[in-house]
Amino acid sequence: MRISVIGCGHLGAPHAAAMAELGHEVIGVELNPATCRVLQSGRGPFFEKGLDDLLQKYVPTGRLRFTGDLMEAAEFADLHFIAVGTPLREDGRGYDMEQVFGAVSALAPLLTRPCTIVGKSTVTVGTVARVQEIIADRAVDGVDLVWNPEFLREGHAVEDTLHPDRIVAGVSSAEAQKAIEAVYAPILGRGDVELIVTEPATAEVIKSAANSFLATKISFINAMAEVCALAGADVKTVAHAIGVDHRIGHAGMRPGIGYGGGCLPKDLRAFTHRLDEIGATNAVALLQAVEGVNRGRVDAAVELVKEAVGGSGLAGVRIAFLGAAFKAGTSDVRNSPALELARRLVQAGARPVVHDPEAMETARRLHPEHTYADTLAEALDGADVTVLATEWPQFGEDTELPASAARTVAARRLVDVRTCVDPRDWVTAGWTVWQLGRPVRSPQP
Ligand SMILES: NC(=O)C1=CN([C@@H]2O[C@H](COP(=O)(O)OP(=O)(O)OC[C@H]3O[C@@H](n4cnc5c(N)ncnc54)[C@H](O)[C@@H]3O)[C@@H](O)[C@H]2O)C=CC1
Ligand SMILES: O=C(O)[C@H]1O[C@H](OP(=O)(O)OP(=O)(O)OC[C@H]2O[C@@H](n3ccc(=O)[nH]c3=O)[C@H](O)[C@@H]2O)[C@H](O)[C@@H](O)[C@@H]1O
Repeated sequence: MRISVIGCGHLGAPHAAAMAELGHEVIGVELNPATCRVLQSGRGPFFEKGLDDLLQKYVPTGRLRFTGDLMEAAEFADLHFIAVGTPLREDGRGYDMEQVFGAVSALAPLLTRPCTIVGKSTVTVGTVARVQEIIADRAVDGVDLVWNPEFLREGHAVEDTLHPDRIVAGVSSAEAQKAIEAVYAPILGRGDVELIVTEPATAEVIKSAANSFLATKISFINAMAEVCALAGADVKTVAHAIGVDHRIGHAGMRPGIGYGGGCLPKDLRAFTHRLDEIGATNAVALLQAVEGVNRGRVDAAVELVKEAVGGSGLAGVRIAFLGAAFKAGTSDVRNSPALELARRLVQAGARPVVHDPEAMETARRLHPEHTYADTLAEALDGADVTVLATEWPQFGEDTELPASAARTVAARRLVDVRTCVDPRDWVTAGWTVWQLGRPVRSPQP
């Protein structure tokens, strides 16, 4: 099929590349000229596993191309994915829908033949009806609308798009359903992915409910980390033991400094606001509690760093601060709990020096207020305490790191606020390890 992907950010760029991999001819439309130029050169505008490989495979052949010109896409494609951003409004009261309504309003009058518009952006309940009105007002007859929310995780964007757990399509006509079946035919043909066809309102709620559940699971285990810290118990063992029950599971149960990123925080906030508007009081109370637990995690992390440093407080304390990305596998620092922790430590008088394997450029650009080190060695050099703030395998799984880092730090104190290292590796190299919700581990005297 000939398709367009309008908006080529963290969702749209991998989606466009994955659609080319499925065999479609794809045109990506991106308003930001710098992002568009990078994509045209066959590179990803951010770090995302597998994205550069697909861009290098398909951009030179012309199967995948990028433009800033919406008209080119309108003329070329029979199906248009809308993958533009839905940031939180400045006052926090729901999404700023300007990009979605703007993209559809601009596209609709350019369409000269029947085609399908497929919304992928995460939107609030009631949006599809408004998009439908824009299409009815501005487009020729025969333009169908489908809402097809996306469930990919950053860091796994390509893999999740090509191998989704399910495909959800909110449709209002048989033609729209046919179009969605055609575009995803190579995936659906494998027979192991369920296509869930529903009316648009249900598709909208499915997406918000999925992110709300994921956030709830993280806040639940983080609340248990608080319990464990007070009870002298070990949250990692608790998470493992309860997760063995298949009704609970182990995925999405890693305790830490809470969820961040470009999606869960804003989606929870926007959904809660909308639920409040429509009077879903129990759901509002539940999601407010989830957010409340999440907010408290950075406070808990600051206290743990203070505990590690001992009585004299954080003033002047040199911190090797490992991690800037909101999670491992991405260069994205939007709502990064790691950088929020760094900010709070600076506020308390400490001197964190931040290093991240992939997010240095984005972090420096968006948060120039921090001190950065280009290399891990530079960050560790002379540190009074080491804080592991993003769960990169380079930090958490490198079994050589405890011994090599031990040689350059001023004191062997590790505060792992992502609960991702095996403390035994570090204790053997002479470190004392603090983790949220776990007993402190020190070398035997
Ligand atoms: N980032 C993720 O992992 C996922 C994001 N989503 C949802 O997807 C949507 C997009 O999110 P991200 O990609 O993270 O945002 P983003 O901000 O990274 O990307 C949005 C892109 O759209 C471009 N854009 C805006 N208006 C445009 C227009 N009229 N024409 C062409 N380009 C335009 C912007 O320049 C930007 O590059 C949001 O609703 C988000 O909640 C859903 C699932 C996963
Ligand atoms: O709607 C979206 O945009 C996407 O939001 C999340 O994906 P993503 O933001 O990429 O990140 P996650 O892997 O869910 O992690 C979110 C945050 O929670 C944290 N987290 C995650 C898992 C966990 O067990 N513990 C934990 O603290 C991560 O470090 C990160 O800060 C969802 O997982 C995707 O399904 C969804 O499509």
